[in-house]
Amino acid sequence: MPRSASWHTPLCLAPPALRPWLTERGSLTARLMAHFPAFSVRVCTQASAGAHDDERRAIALARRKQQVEAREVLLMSGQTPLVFAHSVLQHRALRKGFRPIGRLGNASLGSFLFATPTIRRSPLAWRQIDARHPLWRKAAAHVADLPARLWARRSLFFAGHDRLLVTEVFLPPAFAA
Ligand SMILES: C=C(O[C@@H]1C=C(C(=O)O)C=C[C@H]1O)C(=O)O
Repeated sequence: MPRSASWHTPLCLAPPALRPWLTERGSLTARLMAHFPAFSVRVCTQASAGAHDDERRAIALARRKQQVEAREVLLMSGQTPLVFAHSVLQHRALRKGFRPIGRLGNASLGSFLFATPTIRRSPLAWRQIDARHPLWRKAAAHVADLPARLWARRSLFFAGHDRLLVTEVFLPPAFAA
């Protein structure tokens, strides 16, 4: 079974209060800003890194060891973290279709993605993650007292043949998980 199979958890298993967030196909940033007036993007890292096991196929990495560009941010309401977002793309995609990501800084990725009409989004996929998953551990490095299981969603953005995989992990207490 491919590792990405675990990203096909049925949405009906998610808490009802979380479902509108998990299914938002427009900008999550825009939806969060509408609900949390003190919204901000806090960049944790943006650098060359290894891809996770469940990411390589999605971004069509040819080699297991091939490095990717990884951007990790906390979407915040004041001092409260709401979402841990992890985005990966091949370096060649960063030089081509997704070039503006190289100079985003604290601007939201959504502000670029949803302002670019030629960029297309795949369907969303969902799963719960726990401490066995690298994203749970990465979120835990930035956020204290995480519960054992967190809901996450992911989807691909396409700029021509270039791909960007965005995964968003929803953090309590802002979201019941
Ligand atoms: C994809 C979006 O961008 C959000 C902002 C991100 C960032 O700045 O790195 C990353 C993922 C998203 O949570 C969105 O707003 O929907």
